[in-house]
Amino acid sequence: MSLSRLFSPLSFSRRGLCLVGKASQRSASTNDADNNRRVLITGGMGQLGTGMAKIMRNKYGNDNVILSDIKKPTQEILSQGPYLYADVLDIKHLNSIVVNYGIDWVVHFSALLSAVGELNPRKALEVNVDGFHNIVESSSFHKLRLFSPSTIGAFGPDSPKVLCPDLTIMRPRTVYGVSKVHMELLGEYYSQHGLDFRSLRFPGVIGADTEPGGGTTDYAVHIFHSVAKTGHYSCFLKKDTRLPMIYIDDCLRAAVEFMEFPSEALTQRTYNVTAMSFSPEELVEEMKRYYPKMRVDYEPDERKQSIAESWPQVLDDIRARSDWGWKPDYDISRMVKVMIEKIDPNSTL
Ligand SMILES: NC(=O)C1=CN([C@@H]2O[C@H](COP(=O)(O)OP(=O)(O)OC[C@H]3O[C@@H](n4cnc5c(N)ncnc54)[C@H](O)[C@@H]3O)[C@@H](O)[C@H]2O)C=CC1
Ligand SMILES: CC(=O)[C@H](N)C(=O)O
Repeated sequence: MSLSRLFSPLSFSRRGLCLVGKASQRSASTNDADNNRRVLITGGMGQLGTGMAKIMRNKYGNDNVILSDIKKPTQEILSQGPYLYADVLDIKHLNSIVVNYGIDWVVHFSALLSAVGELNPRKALEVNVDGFHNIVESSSFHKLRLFSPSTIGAFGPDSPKVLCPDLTIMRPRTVYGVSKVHMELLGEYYSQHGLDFRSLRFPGVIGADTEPGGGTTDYAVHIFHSVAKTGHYSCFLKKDTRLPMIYIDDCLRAAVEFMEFPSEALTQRTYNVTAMSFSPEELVEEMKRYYPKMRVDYEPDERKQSIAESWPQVLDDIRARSDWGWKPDYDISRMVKVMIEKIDPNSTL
């Protein structure tokens, strides 16, 4: 065990294997080194961070997963495990966390998403590009495994709309997309020089628990909350705007399974993953099984609509499926059912 572990500010806890679903079957094959793993999650107060911390703490032990952000956590989050203030723009502080806490893996979630990034491109470049430079440099220097998600937003209007493959024309039109292509390429560059860098291009993530952070796909979360409260939703995309989507449990499971997969068995460093594709009107059709009287107006926001129209409608994730066994559990009807059960448990079919 390294000195940094022995003198770490956290007491080291060995976990029992608390295993869930398919990911757990894989983790049964994890070795002792895996059991000693310590993970830092950046941007942990966002849509994906707290869910990821929950899954990883179940697998690797509470104290071995450190959630961080620049935001003040709720009491509930503080009570769940270690939490640190960490600004990804401060490389010295990042390095001190890695050393003092004996970090082996970084899950880098800090980012400004597509819609909010267009409102403040300078800030988006700072967090998404400068922040990633710090993360990749620190991860490389300390020989960590780095997972940093990419997005369908890395594609652009010249990419194939249907069955968009891993390797194709990118040329995104948003600062978010540009920063993510930069992230993918720089991570792959560092991986040629020894860094264990991994990235998944996620579609829009749909989850009930946390407010999404300002993306173009956020309508597919907002609609559930709004209809449960008022029976009505005003959608910022046109009704036929089809986009790839994934339920949050599938998204986080994909990330953990991919991170745990042996490095030498991966044939590439960045993979598409997807679970379903639908338009707002197709989502409404599915939701009407639960809310037959729900009403939806379409008031497209020009900026968000043009972002959505620049993205692929359907991703091809065949390589993730064949290389490391990716398979989603949730299609649109299962996703809608579970979202409504969580957000509006009193609704009836
Ligand atoms: N949620 C989605 O639909 C998708 C997300 N992704 C990617 O997954 C990752 C996580 O996304 P979300 O959780 O949805 O994002 P989010 O916007 O909900 O959360 C991002 C977090 O980053 C934090 N942050 C901002 N500036 C920071 C800084 N200087 N230092 C440290 N933290 C900072 C924010 O406080 C926020 O809590 C991002 O890289 C995003 O691009 C990719 C595709 C889809
Ligand atoms: C697909 C994403 O990356 C995100 N949800 C966004 O809409 O910006």
